[in-house]
Amino acid sequence: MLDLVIATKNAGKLKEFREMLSDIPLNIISLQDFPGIEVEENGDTFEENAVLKAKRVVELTGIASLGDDSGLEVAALGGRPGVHTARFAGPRASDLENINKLLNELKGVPPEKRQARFVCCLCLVLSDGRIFVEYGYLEGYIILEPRGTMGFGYDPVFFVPELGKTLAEATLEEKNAVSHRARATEKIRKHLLQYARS
Ligand SMILES: O=c1[nH]c(=O)c2ncn([C@@H]3O[C@H](COP(=O)(O)OP(=O)(O)OP(=O)(O)O)[C@@H](O)[C@H]3O)c2[nH]1
Ligand SMILES: [Mg+2]
Repeated sequence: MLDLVIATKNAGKLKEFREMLSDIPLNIISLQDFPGIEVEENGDTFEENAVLKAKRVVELTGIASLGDDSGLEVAALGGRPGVHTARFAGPRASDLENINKLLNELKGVPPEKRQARFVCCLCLVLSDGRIFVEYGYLEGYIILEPRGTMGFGYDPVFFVPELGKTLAEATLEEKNAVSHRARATEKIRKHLLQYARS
């Protein structure tokens, strides 16, 4: 069975990928298995960052890699935090600090004006250098107070109308049925199947 390195240090993303790709015969590893690898995310777009994560990992390991760069675009904030979502409250901000900064910036914004979307850009780089890029989106609202304990990141304040709950109130299966990451993964699936058979 071939290895696939998910070019991430985010345990939440990794858990979601493992579940979504469980039917594909690939041995899924991540940067937890390569603690020396650091990737500077200095791109201006999700795509630039997803590509540089996956390319760097292939360069350093020689193994095919899937890079995920994702984030939150909030309408009332003109699309921020966008590509800076992980660092919204500072370079090493915790999920809680990021959520608090978001709720503070949205103070006084009424519920119907709190539209947001999650964006996920996935980049698959094979060891022969071939590159595939796909996007997925999830529309929702930023609620006034965190709700739920599952998931990661901003999940407790992201309400999804099609689920009727926040992403942190959704099970892994429910989140993976609709999420930005799941939708991008569906589009990249054919390339992963081909790689697994190669
Ligand atoms: O509530 C959430 N549910 C999600 O499904 C989700 N997907 C992404 N995000 C947030 O967007 C930023 C990504 O930044 P990011 O792509 O640089 O990832 P990261 O730095 O966490 O890990 P890595 O993959 O770069 O190692 C981080 O703040 C994540 O919390 C999410 N938040
Ligand atoms: Mg990151």
